Amino acid sequence: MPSLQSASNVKANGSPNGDRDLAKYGRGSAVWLKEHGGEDDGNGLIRSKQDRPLSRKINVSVAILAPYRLLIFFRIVVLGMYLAWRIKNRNEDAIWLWGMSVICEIWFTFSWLLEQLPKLSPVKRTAELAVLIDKFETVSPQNPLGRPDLPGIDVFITTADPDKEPPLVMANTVLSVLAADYPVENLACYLSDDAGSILTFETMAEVASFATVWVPFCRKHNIEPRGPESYFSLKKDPYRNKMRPDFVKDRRRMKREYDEFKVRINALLDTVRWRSDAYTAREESRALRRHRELYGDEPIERPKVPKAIWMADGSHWPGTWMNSSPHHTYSNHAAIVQVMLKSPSNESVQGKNEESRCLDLSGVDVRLPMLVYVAREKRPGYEDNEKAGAMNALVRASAVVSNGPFFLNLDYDNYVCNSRAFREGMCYMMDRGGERVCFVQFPRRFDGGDPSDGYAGYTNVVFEVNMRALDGIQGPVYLGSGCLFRRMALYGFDPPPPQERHGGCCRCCFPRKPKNPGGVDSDEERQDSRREDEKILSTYQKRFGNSASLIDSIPMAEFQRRPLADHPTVKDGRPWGALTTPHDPVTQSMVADAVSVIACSYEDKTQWGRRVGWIYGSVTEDIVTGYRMHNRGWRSVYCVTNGDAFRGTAVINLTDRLNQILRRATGFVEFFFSRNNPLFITPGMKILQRIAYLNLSTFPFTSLFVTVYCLLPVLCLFSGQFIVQTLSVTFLAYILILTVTRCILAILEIRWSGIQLVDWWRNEQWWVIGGTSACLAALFQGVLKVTTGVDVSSNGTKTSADGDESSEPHGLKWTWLMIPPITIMLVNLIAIAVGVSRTINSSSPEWSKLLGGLVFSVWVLIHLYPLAKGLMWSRSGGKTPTVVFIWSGLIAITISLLGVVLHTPSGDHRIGGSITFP
Ligand SMILES: O=c1ccn([C@@H]2O[C@H](COP(=O)(O)OP(=O)(O)O[C@H]3O[C@H](CO)[C@@H](O)[C@H](O)[C@H]3O)[C@@H](O)[C@H]2O)c(=O)[nH]1
Ligand SMILES: [Mn+2]
Repeated sequence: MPSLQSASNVKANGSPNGDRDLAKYGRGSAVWLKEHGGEDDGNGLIRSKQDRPLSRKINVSVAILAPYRLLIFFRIVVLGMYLAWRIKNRNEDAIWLWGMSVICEIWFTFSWLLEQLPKLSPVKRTAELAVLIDKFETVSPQNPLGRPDLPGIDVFITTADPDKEPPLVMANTVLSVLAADYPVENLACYLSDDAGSILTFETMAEVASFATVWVPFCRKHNIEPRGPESYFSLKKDPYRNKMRPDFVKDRRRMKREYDEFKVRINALLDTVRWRSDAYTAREESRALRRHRELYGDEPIERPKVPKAIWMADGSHWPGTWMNSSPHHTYSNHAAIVQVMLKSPSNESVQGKNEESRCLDLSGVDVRLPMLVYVAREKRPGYEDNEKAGAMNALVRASAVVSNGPFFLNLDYDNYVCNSRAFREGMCYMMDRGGERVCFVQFPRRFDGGDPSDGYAGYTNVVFEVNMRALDGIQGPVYLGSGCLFRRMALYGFDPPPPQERHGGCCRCCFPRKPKNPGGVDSDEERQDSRREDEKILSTYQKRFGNSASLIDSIPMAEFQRRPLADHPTVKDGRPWGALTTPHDPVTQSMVADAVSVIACSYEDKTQWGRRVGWIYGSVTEDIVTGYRMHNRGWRSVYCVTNGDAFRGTAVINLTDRLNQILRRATGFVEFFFSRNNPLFITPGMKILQRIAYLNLSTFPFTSLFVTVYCLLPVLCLFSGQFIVQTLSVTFLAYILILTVTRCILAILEIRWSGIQLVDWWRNEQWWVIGGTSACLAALFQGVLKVTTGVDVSSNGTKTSADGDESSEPHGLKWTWLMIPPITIMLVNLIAIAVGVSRTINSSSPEWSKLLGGLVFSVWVLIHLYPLAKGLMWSRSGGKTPTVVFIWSGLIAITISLLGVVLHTPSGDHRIGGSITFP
């Protein structure tokens, strides 16, 4: 009997609950256990509906993991022995060469350790969507109406500039969020427009109107993905699995609606200009009339009406104007909050067969989630803190409007590709033990990109290998977009203590016990509690600022984020149905509160950006923000959905790729030199997690050693020396073992992660290319910024979505970043030529050293191959190709000459047998 078998297995395995009464669990089943990868909650039996876990952890099979770990330890030992041997056996003929190479190798060993150790226990996870729906949205005795009892999610989208970030792309992102498959009444979408641009505002108004057909269409026909642009450009057959007879008609209709929508968006600039001109003309004629009334036809100068941007309701646009005017520029404009779609009712609203719209929506829920446009105030003299500042403004504005206990952030070009993604993320948050999860990061996937070669290999390794590895420790790092947060964690609160579930999150912050309904408080108690309340209020004001509604919203979010009290072990749970009550409608005073918390002076003398919210002061605010939460002891989860959750636009050419690495690496250097350096002792973080962060922050430093190491073969070939004195058997054996173990490790990694060999190899190559170009520049930039305060860092990463002509697959702008790797390539080529001709002319002992140098040089060149290919394949879009080449060539020749002059053995002036020096 399977049930008994499974039960006895569990007992034999020494489960803590092995001795429980079997009968009370209903039917046990071995099949269920097997299907579910052996992951259980400690008693290993089929659980009642409420007991089923919302997610499963799938450990990597022991057959892969055991040899993987063993090999890592073996390689560590061999590396130790190798380094000891290297230090002991100096190359007396060329001490400098030996010294440089040994120092580099010691650093590489160190950085390899930092990279490898966090990969010791990778995991994979899957979410149980069916269980989530069963538990929170299905009719049951506790939930008689079957209303969704899921906590609210606020989705934050940021956009900075409609010229660089096309409104149409942003519109698609917003539409995909509005159409996402999550209870509408618990979903809200906020768009932050840093430019305060009327174009973005009007686009949002168009979106709100188009969504009334697009979203029901998606629901009716189960459309996937739910961004119209990506849906209509799908390559696969749109009619697959579609059986409703009216689908063809509806789809055709929607396609037309969408095309018209696009045209309206494209025409917005003209519409706004035309409208503004009309209003301005009207104002002018009014002024003229007034002028006439006052002065008649006297020749007094007529009043000038400044050109303004007008909204459709006949008032001045408070944001940025196209013609520059004081108080209406990018960095100097008012705060704007506009609710574009108000929060929907709790009851489902069925659509009708509307003849006018030609779309039969009967039986389809036509409600839309709340949609809010937010432009934070910007004034000269106040730091805007870029994206981090925009995010914090959104956090506060949303707190006083919808106050979702969870929120998800997306870049303007990252749309929802899998409509169930929000629910999947929620599975991890609502799961048993999920109360210690601060965020759920989804992998960042991309449309487009360069299919032939792709710098994709590089990111695949990060998303498939590194992130999964971190998930087995304390959780993945936060990567800027596609991440579901717990509001309380972002507010800087500590996680609830592990295991013990009572007390709950932030006990220190919410110490008030629930009022005892029967008992009467004594005067003393009442006074005590009042004093305590005042104390809390004042700490809150120092931390979060002075808004009373913001502070009031915090306990609400704390309550709503709680797990359901469906099990005796859940001590701080919320009762069933607590989240099914209707929301308060959005009122004028709420909007006024929202405007006040996005004022530019709101953050003065508060902890925003330092302890609370997104952390300021880094070009890559994401890493630091995630780090701060891990440091407090929170854990995070990596959520890979079946079908990409979100997709962005890829970086498609070499220049953009290098600039992207530059930006990331600059952030890492800043991270290293900040007070958030992972070396500092903090008890909340696990040791391997700390090593992983240390690996990130020291990663740019590796570039110095990589660059030096890539020049070593050149020195070898010119001097006729090698990094070791002779190519002894011991040396060769070490190299062989180290290389072979490295390759086997890679193969095992490929096995447990599912990446391709080519991805791994690209990653290796980019380690060298990035190391000799962008990382090196980042290191200098970072050190410069830290030591002198001079900031030369670049702007955001360009992608194919950004409205820039040069972003095409083979488009290439020459940057100074390319000089070092091109130089390295050229000198190595020269060195190989020199080396080969020397080999032909040399006596036997020198011969083996030259051979060593040649192999070394070839090793460098094959790593730089994608760069060479990228250069050859590109159509140059820039002005200075020759300058970069001439510079690289000049440096290469100088290095070569220096090598020749300094290291030609005295007495033998022959180089390569042909050139001779006097
Ligand atoms: O002042 C600003 C600057 C940027 N953004 C928005 O921030 C997002 C990312 O900015 P972008 O300039 O496109 O930078 P990227 O280099 O593409 O961004 C990468 O790097 C950032 C910093 O590490 C991460 O936050 C991003 O998620 C990640 O995609 C975009 O939606 C922007 O609209 C603002 O809202 N305000
Ligand atoms: Mn971007």
